[in-house]
Amino acid sequence: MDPASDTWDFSSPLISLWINRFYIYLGFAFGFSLWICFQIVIRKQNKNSPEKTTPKASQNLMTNGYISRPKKEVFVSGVKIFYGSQTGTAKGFATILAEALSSLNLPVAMINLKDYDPDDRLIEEVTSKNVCAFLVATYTDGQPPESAAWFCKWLEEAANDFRFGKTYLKGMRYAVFGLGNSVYLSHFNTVGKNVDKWLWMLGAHRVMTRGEGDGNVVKSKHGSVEADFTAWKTKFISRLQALHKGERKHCGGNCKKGKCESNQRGSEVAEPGSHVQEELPHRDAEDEEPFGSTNEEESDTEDHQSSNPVIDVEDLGKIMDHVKKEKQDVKPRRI
Ligand SMILES: Cc1cc2nc3c(=O)[nH]c(=O)nc-3n(C[C@H](O)[C@H](O)[C@H](O)COP(=O)(O)O)c2cc1C
Repeated sequence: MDPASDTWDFSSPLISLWINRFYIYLGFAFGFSLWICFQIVIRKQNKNSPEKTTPKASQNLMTNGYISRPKKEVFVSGVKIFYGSQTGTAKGFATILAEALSSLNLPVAMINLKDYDPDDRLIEEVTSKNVCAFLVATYTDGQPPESAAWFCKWLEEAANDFRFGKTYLKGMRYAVFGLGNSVYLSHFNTVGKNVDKWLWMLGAHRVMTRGEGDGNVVKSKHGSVEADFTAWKTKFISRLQALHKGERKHCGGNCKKGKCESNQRGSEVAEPGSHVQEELPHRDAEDEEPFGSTNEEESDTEDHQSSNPVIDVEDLGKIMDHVKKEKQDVKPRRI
């Protein structure tokens, strides 16, 4: 055997590669253009795919090729019934209300204010989508029952503390029923009034006017504190049902200062031509008046800021403009 034939000669394939280099370049160029064409086709296909052409709203309806129902929006996630009671009447009313609400298929919690620390917990209600009902009695000199003393003290301090501000409880929804007796004249239902006022001052949204239970059968609007409560409860339940359905409330076109937003928002729910007010984010008629005390009548629409002693700088500017304009109108004109 020739030993020379056993050894590899690397030079000959390299030389042949060099000679055929143009064919190699051509092969690469062909492969590259094939790859580009392939990419273009893929991109075109993606553009035409149903995912891109289907509107987002319809896409949300489709899951794995099946049409699914749109996610149901939750307007009310539950009801919390807070009570402040000494001799048990408010607690009894809380139980009655909880039982009456069982038909609404909503989680209902009864909370003794004695066991509740507003410092830790009240802020939860800003985002909870709960509706909070407060049933609170008034005692000697307009004081709360012992069980609600800390809650009321905290709430009063927070409402008057600028660090909390007037939006601290923005998003929380509430209604108050106060228990009292009108024989106590100036202290009649003070605690109910105050709780309602302080929550309002902290920016919480009053879903209905405060109820006043009067143990004085001569003066009680419905004849007794029980009857007052029954009337309030009926109204509260129907209000809750409406909120639960996400219904908007008719403002009757009485919105002051042209602030009615019913024409501007939410046409998807509002019936055509109806004059309605958005329920959740802004303050409605019941919400407007800070110290309103009515049993049945709806309080008139009054702007939150107008009844608030603190005026925004922006509003101050508007007021000044208005005053200037009025002064100019009053000035005697030279003839
Ligand atoms: C000693 C005493 C003092 C009261 N002081 C007031 C008062 O100042 N203002 C008021 O509106 N009601 C007052 N009431 C009436 C209670 O608020 C009323 O009876 C209420 O229904 C009691 O609720 P409760 O059983 O849940 O504690 C007083 C009642 C008692 C027994």
